[in-house]
Amino acid sequence: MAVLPRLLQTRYSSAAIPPGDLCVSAPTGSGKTLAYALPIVETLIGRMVPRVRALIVLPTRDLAAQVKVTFDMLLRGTDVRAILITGQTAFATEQAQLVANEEWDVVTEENGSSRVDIVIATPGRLIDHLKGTKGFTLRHLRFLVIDEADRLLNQSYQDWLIHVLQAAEQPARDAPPVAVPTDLQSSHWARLGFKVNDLHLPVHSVQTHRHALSSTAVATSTSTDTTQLATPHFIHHYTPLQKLLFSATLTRNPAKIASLHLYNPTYVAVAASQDTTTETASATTTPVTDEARYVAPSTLEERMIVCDSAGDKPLTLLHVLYNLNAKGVLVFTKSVEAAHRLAALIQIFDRARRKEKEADTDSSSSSSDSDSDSNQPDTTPSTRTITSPAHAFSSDLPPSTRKRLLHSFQTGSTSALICSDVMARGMDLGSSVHHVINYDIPTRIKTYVHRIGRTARAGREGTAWSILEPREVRWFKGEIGKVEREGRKVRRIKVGMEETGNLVKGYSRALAELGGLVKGMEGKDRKEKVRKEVEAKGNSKTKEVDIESSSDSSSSSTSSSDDSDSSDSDTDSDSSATSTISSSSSSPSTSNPTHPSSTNDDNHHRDEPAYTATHTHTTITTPIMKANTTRLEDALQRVANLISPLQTQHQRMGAGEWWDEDA
Ligand SMILES: Nc1ncnc2c1ncn2[C@@H]1O[C@H](COP(=O)(O)OP(=O)(O)OP(=O)(O)O)[C@@H](O)[C@H]1O
Repeated sequence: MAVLPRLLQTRYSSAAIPPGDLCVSAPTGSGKTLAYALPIVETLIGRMVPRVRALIVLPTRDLAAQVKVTFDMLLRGTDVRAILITGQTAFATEQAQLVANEEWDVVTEENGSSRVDIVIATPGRLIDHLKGTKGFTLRHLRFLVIDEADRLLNQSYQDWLIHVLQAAEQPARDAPPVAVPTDLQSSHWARLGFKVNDLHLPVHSVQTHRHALSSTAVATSTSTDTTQLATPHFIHHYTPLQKLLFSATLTRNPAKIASLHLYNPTYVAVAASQDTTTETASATTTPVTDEARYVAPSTLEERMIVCDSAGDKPLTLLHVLYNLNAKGVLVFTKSVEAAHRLAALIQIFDRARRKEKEADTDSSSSSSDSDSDSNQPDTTPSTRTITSPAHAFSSDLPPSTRKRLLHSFQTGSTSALICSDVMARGMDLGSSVHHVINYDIPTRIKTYVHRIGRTARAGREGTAWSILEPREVRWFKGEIGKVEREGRKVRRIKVGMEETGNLVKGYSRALAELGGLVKGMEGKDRKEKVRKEVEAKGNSKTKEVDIESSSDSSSSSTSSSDDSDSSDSDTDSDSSATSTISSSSSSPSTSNPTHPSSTNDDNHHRDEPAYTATHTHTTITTPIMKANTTRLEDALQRVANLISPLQTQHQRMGAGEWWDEDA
């Protein structure tokens, strides 16, 4: 990673000129985590006293946990300590791990009493500790890393930043003064175009770098060698705070990063092949018009399938999963609810398919041996099944369930995860993701870039599919043109009745089961029961652990101690909008379908689907498909109505709690 040498270099740089801040935009899977983790660990090894010297802020708990694993690996065998504070552990436990239980005196009161060196946190829980944990201070911070910065700096969710900057900008009382030629600094800042104040410091960096003039400080020396100062005129030069911003889609808009008060920042943009890196000095002062560079991994193949109608999407997806035998698949939907419903459909379909296969086997084994076909190995695509059904993966699941699902996926026990956008950013599932499928296309190209970046990571190959409705094609083609892909093209794959016909029988059976399931629930405690039944049906035939229904004491304790961080688990772009597969009951759209963003309230519903229109089925290929689709949609809509508790969590959330990419 191109920024690694630069960060390691700043470790040895002169104290007189603090290292500038860095804004790094590099493709998904290019190793941004190690790019900041390695220099941080290198810098902190050999420290005398534990202090919180590095803070890494991430938008979701899953991501924070992932980064903690990386740090733990790098810190093995050292006495440098990292802690994860995301609210998955009781607050008091986190406090005990964060600060030492010492007798407080003036020094420890002001400088804290840290047990750790590196804090990896989600914003809400971090603020809780800043407000409520005595001895927890950011005065000694050397590195502030904001990973997935464009998301975290979202305008509607920036309160955390104000608190963090305030906490970090208080000078540490125990920091030794360092002799610094202030006139050197003065000319240095002037050269860089900064306005210099009475302290010979750039105005906006005074707080950022926590400089303060000592009582006798009047600097006179012009020497660049601070050790040769004959008369030590000191200014206190506390540990410089370096801010590091990372994302695959980092904004270049100065207005959006202004709140960070970046000091002498450099914008580093890394190309897909990593042999091209462009740097722009003073990212906050250079007028930059383009928002960001979006780069697809060089090892990614992108494909699109245009369905005749929205109603064809489930069969098209099943075609990719079963006929093309895709494994290691992340399927992205537009909401939590859509993910759970689609997973339920696939689970029931899979079960029906297995039954069908068993029945076929029984009948063929009882038939005459003279039937030559029965002796043939079963190689037809129609009878292949994925090794286990798909599972939903969303912020609606408790953290421990998500963890187990990830493990199940990474070990190959689960072939497909049907995800909300909680999975879209930053998640690194190693070599286990071979395909990413945009079942619902995202309404922003930035989300597309993050989704497809779950595969083809670290030089591995991968395929991204987008399943489109006809009216989405124009917008999609326009948007994907904004992604740099080094001359590669997005391939259009044709999928029609000829390809999906073999799935219709099992699909019908799944519909029948789903319909029966709903009927059987009528008159009872519908909501809870239907949800559990749908999940149980989907899971009962799998050989793996019963992931969905497992109890999770840690997560339940979390929820009570974690109110402030509830938004972290909902950094989904999920909304309560109806899904495509239940579109028959959705209300007509008044939007222009070629401009998905025009339907969005950008301030509050980042991924509010742009396509909430009624999906007419006049273009469905065959009558049987039409009938099946209508029945499916009716049945799923009824299930959707009954499992509405999934939505309540989101309905409770205020508008300001929604993540909002690029508002
Ligand atoms: N030098 C390297 N050689 C091989 N693999 C590497 C190297 N550096 C990082 N990796 C691996 O590449 C994968 C992706 O790294 P990482 O998660 O940091 O990507 P990222 O750039 O942060 O992507 P995203 O934008 O999706 O968050 C990880 O599995 C990591 O272990």
